[in-house]
Amino acid sequence: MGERLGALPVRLWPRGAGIGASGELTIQGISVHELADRFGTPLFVYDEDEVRARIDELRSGLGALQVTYASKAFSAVAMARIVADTGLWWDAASAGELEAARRGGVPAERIVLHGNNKGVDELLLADEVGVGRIVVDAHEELERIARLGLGRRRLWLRVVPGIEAHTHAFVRTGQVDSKFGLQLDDGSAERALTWARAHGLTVVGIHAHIGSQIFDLDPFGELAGRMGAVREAWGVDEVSLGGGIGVPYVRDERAPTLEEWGRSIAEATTLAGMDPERTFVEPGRALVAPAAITLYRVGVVKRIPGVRTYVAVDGGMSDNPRPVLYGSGYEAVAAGRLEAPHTTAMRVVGKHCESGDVLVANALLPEDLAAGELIVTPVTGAYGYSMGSNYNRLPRPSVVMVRDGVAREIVRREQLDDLFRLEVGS
Ligand SMILES: Cc1ncc(COP(=O)(O)O)c(C=O)c1O
Ligand SMILES: N[C@@H](CCCC[NH3+])C(=O)O
Repeated sequence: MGERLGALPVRLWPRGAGIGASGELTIQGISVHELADRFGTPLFVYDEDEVRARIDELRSGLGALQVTYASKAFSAVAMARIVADTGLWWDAASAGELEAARRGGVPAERIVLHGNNKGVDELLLADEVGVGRIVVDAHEELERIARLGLGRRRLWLRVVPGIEAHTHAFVRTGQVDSKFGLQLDDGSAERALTWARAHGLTVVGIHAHIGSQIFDLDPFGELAGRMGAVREAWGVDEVSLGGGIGVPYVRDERAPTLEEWGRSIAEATTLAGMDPERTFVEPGRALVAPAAITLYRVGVVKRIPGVRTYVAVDGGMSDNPRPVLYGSGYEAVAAGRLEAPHTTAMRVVGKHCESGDVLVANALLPEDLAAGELIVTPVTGAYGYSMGSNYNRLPRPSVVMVRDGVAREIVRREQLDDLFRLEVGS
């Protein structure tokens, strides 16, 4: 309670974060100066122990329920290895995410194929790999699955539960007006079930996902109740309640712990009569977001007297598009001097040719912040690297994972040549 590391509450940092001899941020004892010198900037640094601890925390709340990691949050092969090692399932929403699981050694029977418009190639790959479940999102997909002769695959039908979670409109998915899933309210989900059964397809469960970055536990309780009723009416055994648990990104935000979320889901699903071993949750963000930080090098500090100070770093919307897409908040601090007073409001921006290329709209930083310093944004482990781009032909950053006090590069920094490897005749 009230614990801080430098200017920020401890809950925004991975558990391996500390303060080094010269007042700089360390991750499992490794100085950010060393990390930046070795791997360059911008740099994603994951504390692997934090990822593993979060998996344990969630499981201690959930008991026997199954956990599927929503790999869209961060789908590196090294992450798939952690999933394989800890016995989680892997949610893949494309052939690429499926391939990451395969390369990371996730057993095929623990892969769940998602997507609201799966291509024939993706379905065929899923079949060849032997994925454990395919989540059907639309009637056309059922037809495609039947036509391709994949009737023996275990299917879940994704239904729209008609629950509005209070989160950003772009990441809300459980309401009636959604591109995802089969509507329950107008009978199309039930018609899909009847069609599937009539065509010899194997529907073993139902799935719903109400949205992302949800802080309130109540919608999940409501969802469990609704899904319990559908499960019974349809006579299926398996239920997935999707993901969506939120995490704090900025100093004033608070979210339930993973254990609390797990416990409340375990209670609600028991109450709804579900078999815990056949009940799934599917979090992405909550397992990885707080496990990583991004290190940037400051290149320009532009002070406009009486107006604002802009701090330009060597990355931007290409490594973290969330502020631009959703207006998401982040914190930024001077990574080389965590204990200096952080009291001057500055706008941290990227190096893209867009005025909207903002990383932190109002960061509190040391007044004398200067070019050449490192700054760090915590809580960048989810939907950062995975939603990154090459806009302005910026190379994607390197990603480092730290375990047992050792940092290893898990994704190399893109080089200029990588940016041209697809261009014919270049
Ligand atoms: C089907 C599905 N499952 C799981 C998730 C994971 O969501 P989150 O990262 O919010 O836990 C998402 C993304 O919102 C999703 O679309
Ligand atoms: N990508 C979003 C969440 C959507 C998750 C995928 N359904 C985010 O960064 O918050």
